[in-house]
Amino acid sequence: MLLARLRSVNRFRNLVGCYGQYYGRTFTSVARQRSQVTQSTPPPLSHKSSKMAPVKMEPPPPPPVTTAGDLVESAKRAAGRRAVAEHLDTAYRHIGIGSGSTIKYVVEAIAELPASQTSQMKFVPTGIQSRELIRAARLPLLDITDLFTEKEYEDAQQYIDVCFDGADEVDLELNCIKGGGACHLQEKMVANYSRKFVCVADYRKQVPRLLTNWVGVPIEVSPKITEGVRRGLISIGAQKPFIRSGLPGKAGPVVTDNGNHVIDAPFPTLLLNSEAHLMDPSRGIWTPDALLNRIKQISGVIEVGIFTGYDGPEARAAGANAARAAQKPIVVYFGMADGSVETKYAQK
Ligand SMILES: O=C[C@H](O)[C@H](O)[C@H](O)COP(=O)(O)O
Repeated sequence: MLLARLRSVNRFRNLVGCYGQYYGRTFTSVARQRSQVTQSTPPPLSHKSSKMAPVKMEPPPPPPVTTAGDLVESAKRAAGRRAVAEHLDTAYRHIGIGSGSTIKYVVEAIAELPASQTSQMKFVPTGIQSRELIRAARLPLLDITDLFTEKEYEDAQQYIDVCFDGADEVDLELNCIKGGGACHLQEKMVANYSRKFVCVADYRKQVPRLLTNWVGVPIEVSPKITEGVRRGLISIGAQKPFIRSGLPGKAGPVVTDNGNHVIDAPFPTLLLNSEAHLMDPSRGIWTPDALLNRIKQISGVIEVGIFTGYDGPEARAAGANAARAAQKPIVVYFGMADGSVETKYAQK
């Protein structure tokens, strides 16, 4: 039994490695990071007399290597593990599992829990990548479409007890940019049906305002009208929005899990929602709330990677009118470069 469990964890770790390499990034500061490599000098070979008995030489130990990439991975892992330890209640039955390179550490932590606990839960993925992570960890899988058939459907109901997900940027109000991996349509659906969204990220994602470092707002669009949407975005202040390329893996545009395209729309750094009085749409100066609503009015837009407005408890308190409005995390776990984890709650 224990052996089977260990094998399953190992199989999961192999899969995680493969996604880690696949997951393409457009995060500008990543390119700025330089590797910090510390190498120890191997000891000099001693000049021994040929008459001496041969000494059995042990190979020198490998030099310790610490790269910026290692720091980021450790930060992601620390954030994922803390979030699970503090937000996965054993009484929960439905757990949302988001997408990206950080979420794999959430699944890794869940996979280490006793099967007697996790077998009582169902894990709802936000796309193909997270579905495969759940499968590889041998956790019970439930597609979001099946969530409604196993429950008596009621629009305002938050069926998912908690969803864990990553983010590309998070501002002081916990508004997020998501969709760097083109999964934001299903991620928003899962957040909408969750009682609470717990975000996991590394220190590079923590910014005062959205679009500080991230290249643009990810927008999922119908392939029939991609160019029309791109022009619509320019008319509301986007600066050179571009259709996301599938290269190097695929020639032509990225195709999402839902068969659509993605446009990345750069805007001037967004305001906070509390700074709405500074908004100037004629110059492309927007709050997250206003920009999300404006982009959604463009015909052909399917979903926008701005997560703002209510969090789960706020949507619940607002009642039926706020049904499926939950988008924002209640808390973000930021893994830091020094190995610590910072938790951030929205400034209210
Ligand atoms: O579409 C992808 C998602 O929004 C991800 O959650 C987001 O891009 C963060 O990914 P990562 O954890 O790899 O930085």
